[in-house]
Amino acid sequence: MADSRAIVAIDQGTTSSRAIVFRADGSIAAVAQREFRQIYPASGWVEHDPEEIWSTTLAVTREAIDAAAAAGLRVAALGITNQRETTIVWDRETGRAIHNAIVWQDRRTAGVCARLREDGLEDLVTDRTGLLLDPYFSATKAAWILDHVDGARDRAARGELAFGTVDSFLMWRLTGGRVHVTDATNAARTNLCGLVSGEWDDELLAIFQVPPSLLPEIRDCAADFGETDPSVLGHRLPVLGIAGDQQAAAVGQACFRPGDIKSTYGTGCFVILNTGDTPVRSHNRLLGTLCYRIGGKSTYALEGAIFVSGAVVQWLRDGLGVIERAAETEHLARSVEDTGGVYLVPAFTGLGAPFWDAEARGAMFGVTRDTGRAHLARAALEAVAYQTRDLFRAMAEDGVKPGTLRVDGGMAANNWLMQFLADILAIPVERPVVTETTALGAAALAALQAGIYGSLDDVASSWALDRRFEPSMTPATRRRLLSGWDAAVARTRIRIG
Ligand SMILES: Nc1ncnc2c1ncn2[C@@H]1O[C@H](COP(=O)(O)OP(=O)(O)O)[C@@H](O)[C@H]1O
Ligand SMILES: O=P(O)(O)OC[C@H](O)CO
Repeated sequence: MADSRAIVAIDQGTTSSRAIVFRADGSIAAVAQREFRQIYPASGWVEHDPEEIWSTTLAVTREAIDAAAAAGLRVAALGITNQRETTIVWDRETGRAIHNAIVWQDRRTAGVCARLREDGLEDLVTDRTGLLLDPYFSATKAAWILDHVDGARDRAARGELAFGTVDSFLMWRLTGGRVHVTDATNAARTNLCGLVSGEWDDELLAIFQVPPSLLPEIRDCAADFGETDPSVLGHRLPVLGIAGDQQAAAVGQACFRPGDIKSTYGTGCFVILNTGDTPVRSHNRLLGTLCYRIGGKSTYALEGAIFVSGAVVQWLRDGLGVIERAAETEHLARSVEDTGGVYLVPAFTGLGAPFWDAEARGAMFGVTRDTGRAHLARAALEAVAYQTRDLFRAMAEDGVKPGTLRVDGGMAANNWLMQFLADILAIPVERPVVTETTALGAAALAALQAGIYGSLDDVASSWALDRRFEPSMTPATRRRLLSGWDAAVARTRIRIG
């Protein structure tokens, strides 16, 4: 008889909240999705309304649970995966946030990071966390909220406030304010947690001025996180898996052996390389981080984070209005032979790895009277591949040369881009049948804890290839395109004004 157990994975992403029902065999039974507002209060600032994060998450989770029931499935557990680093501080009494969520892309704390760097603290932070001193991570965002909301520091001192990344906030709401937890992968993105210790670090808390009273408890990625309150979803459901979305995607892509690598193309682009049971210190400004922690055992990763990939396509759609749907970019890119010499460097909120230039802003080069929207669309897609190559170059300088790359995320559907990516990286690019790998990873962690999966090998054996893109560009063309890109990035980093 078919197994009727299902896992609902909540995927709370940067632009939308999704809930996906997975059958016990890893196949998808239903998907629910709601977009929510992006708030840009100033240049380089990005916020979300925590109530919108919650209301969209609640709506899609209820929809998914109903869809599971309609399909004759019994939801055995929930898994949660989320946009990482995004920071929320809320009132423990009311559960209401005291400020909008400060999103991972937000650069408002660049000045604080620069001062800490001048104080010579970067090495300590990197040694302890594997990360860099950059506004990307949660610590300076949390301190900013405490310093800019009236009375927040006093309330924090009285133990009235809680801090969390989005997983933690959702757990608080799902459990009716009973449970304040996070998982090891989300904690590893705060700049407050020791990468090897897996615990909040007193010295880092003092450096970033984040009071310990604010912090959630850290658990493994597959663990008993707590049960949902019946008033929230109508059922008591155990949450058995949590991981940050890029780490969950690495699990969903079955990157379980050292050297396995995936790249996820959503709003940003994140490359994660499994480095096994030892953390690797990058000499090229990549991040040392967790891949996952299961049964108390940490598996580490090297990560490259690019802030803008799908967001450049959103900008073409919503900012410039030159396309109506993201998928149009594929046809547009194919409709021209090349970009006509146009390079678009989408440093909308600075540049992430390997440059970590918080002050850089986007630029376009080589525009002529003949430049049309097809050239623009193609240049936008090309930029995504070039930025991935910048990460691969940094990895190569760290002594890592991957043989193939597994891809996923919304943009992985773009066949033209995936072929160009293979051409620019000069390695094959593999796209799996299930590109909802982020949700799949969260579901797999929950299934492991629920005993539905015996081990992560069950994920590896159900990973199936949809399409493999083989590199076919001549080395001379690749070199020419890349030297144009390198020049464009260098010019983007020159300050104007
Ligand atoms: N066919 C496509 N071609 C290019 N970009 C696409 C395509 N489909 C989706 N996108 C882009 O991918 C992003 C959505 O991916 P998704 O993985 O859902 O992102 P997130 O989890 O960050 O919200 C959007 O920025 C969208 O513009
Ligand atoms: O929401 P995504 O998929 O763009 O992922 C966001 C990342 O977790 C930020 O570090």
